[in-house]
Amino acid sequence: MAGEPKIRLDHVSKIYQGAEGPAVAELTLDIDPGEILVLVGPSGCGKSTTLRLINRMIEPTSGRIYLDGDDVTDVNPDQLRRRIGYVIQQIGLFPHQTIAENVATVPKMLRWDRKRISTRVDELLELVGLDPRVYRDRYPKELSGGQAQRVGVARALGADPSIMLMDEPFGAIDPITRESLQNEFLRLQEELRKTIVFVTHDIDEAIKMGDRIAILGEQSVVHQADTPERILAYPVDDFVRSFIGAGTAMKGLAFERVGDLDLAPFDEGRNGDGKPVGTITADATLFEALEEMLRTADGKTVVVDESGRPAGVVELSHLSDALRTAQDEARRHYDELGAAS
Ligand SMILES: Nc1ncnc2c1ncn2[C@@H]1O[C@H](COP(=O)(O)OP(=O)(O)OP(=O)(O)O)[C@@H](O)[C@H]1O
Repeated sequence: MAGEPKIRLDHVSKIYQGAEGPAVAELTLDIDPGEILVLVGPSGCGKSTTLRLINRMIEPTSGRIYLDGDDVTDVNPDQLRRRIGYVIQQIGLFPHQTIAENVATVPKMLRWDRKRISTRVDELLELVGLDPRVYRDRYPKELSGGQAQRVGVARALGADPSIMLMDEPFGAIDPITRESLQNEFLRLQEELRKTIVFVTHDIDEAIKMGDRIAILGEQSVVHQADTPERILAYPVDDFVRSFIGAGTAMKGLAFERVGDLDLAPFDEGRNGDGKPVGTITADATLFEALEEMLRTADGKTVVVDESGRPAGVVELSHLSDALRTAQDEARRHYDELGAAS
């Protein structure tokens, strides 16, 4: 991608005291402004260490770290952390402080005046979907897990940092709340356009949240860093293939929209048995189209416009063609990369 990366890790290594080998070995990775880069990999591969190297909660043993092109490897870590929001799994809210006090942590450190802090706290609580009048004066123990996690996000956004580091932020939340927090967060990100480094060990979460995903092996070795579409279409090695697991073709269909297809003409909305076939709209994904075909046991589904009028038909062959096109594109991309290196 053109332009300067927001974050650059340049041959960064970390060897913990007394450890036999490095937890992170010679990691080089660029993170672009405004993207969500997900670090995903097996337990113990060095994801959290990598994240904490970025805001220097952990000091690198060697290598350089750049933010906006500036070498920050030796900058005072306190100053650095005010520019970088940090959200962790168990939130780490201060139990004896109210929600408002928790959210005000960084603005207080920056010595903002009282009025400005109070306005900012209300704004942040609104932003994460919590009514300040209800939640401001509560204590963390008076919140559900999902609400506490929202407060964690609000606190990390305190002084409007341009970078957010998120370490399994939705990891300890039940699956339903987790899904709605993921969706809310993606909506928020549309507005905020922060540069986000997001750690998870869950490949499905990575596919959903990431503009790009870096699949890490032992010692944070990058096996593949690319868009979810490309990783699904073209895993570069056996490690990536086994990590992303079964169902890659199906998962890949979630990235294509029915509206982008050259639809077959609509003749009649019935299958061979005379039963009506299912319908979807043009903004549906190919995954949803497939689901509809399976649900109604048809090899096709009718696309309808807003007034319910048929606009064309999606057939199974559209799905396999779309997958093949994605695979061809990814293969060409990696061939070109290989030729260039
Ligand atoms: N403070 C520490 N001191 C010594 N070794 C550590 C320390 N923190 C982590 N490690 C080791 O470094 C390696 C990487 O740990 P890290 O927590 O970064 O992995 P991870 O990929 O985030 O794991 P998980 O998904 O299980 O949280 C592990 O072998 C771990 O035991």
